[in-house]
Amino acid sequence: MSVHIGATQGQIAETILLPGDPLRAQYIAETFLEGAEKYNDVRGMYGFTGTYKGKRVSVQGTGMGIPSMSIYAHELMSQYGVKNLIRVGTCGAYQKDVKVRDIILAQAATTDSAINRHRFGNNIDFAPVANFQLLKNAYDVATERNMPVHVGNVFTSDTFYNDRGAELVPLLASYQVLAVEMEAAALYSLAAKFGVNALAIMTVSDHLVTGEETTSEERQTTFNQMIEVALDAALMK
Ligand SMILES: O=P(O)(O)O[C@H]1O[C@H](CO)[C@@H](O)[C@H]1O
Ligand SMILES: O=c1cc[nH]c(=O)[nH]1
Repeated sequence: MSVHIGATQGQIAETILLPGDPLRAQYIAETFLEGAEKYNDVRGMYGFTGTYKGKRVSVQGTGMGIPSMSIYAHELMSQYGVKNLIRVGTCGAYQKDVKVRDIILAQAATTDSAINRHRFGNNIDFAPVANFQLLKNAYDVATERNMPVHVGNVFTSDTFYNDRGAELVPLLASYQVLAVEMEAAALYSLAAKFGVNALAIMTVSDHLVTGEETTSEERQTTFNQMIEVALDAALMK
């Protein structure tokens, strides 16, 4: 057991999906995994292990934002030997050609978080990037199935409600940032630290330019394409 995860050694698979919402973890386990068993309910942050196409896979809720996600990712990497971590989340689109329900593969993650300044000091801007093989696999799976997919930079924000949004959204959009979410930069940085593989895949739940939205029920249950991409990409390795 680790501080925040109640699993024993061997209960968590080397490949794991990481949704922010623990109810999405339960939905993924019930919908996509065979023989899924719950290994964690500490703080209601559910984790399950089962099989997908005959291979062991886990799914763990991480909560929202860098501090919560980093606790789970750190413990999974440092204490449970997890090697392939795929965030399956939601994001808000910044570009007009990115539509609600499209899939975003985060090639890199810009952030306003100070986590890497705390690590490296103020003179180094560490560039958090996706694992190339996972990124390529996910892109290949999505395009072979004619899914609407975009690859590029995302903005990992420390705030959901940002007082400077009216200024920041057009600025970041003008630098080709595709969308905003709240965890990818930290997941990529931790994966680099521990020498493991990470990818963040997000479905667009709302649009910061057009104002289009999905409902919270849709956010929980209608992201099946993204989950299929994540599982098939992880197991191609
Ligand atoms: O849907 P999840 O994975 O939680 O991701 C996004 O949704 C939350 C904000 O509503 C943040 O965690 C953000 O990154
Ligand atoms: O972090 C997020 C996630 C979805 N939509 C947003 O606007 N921000």
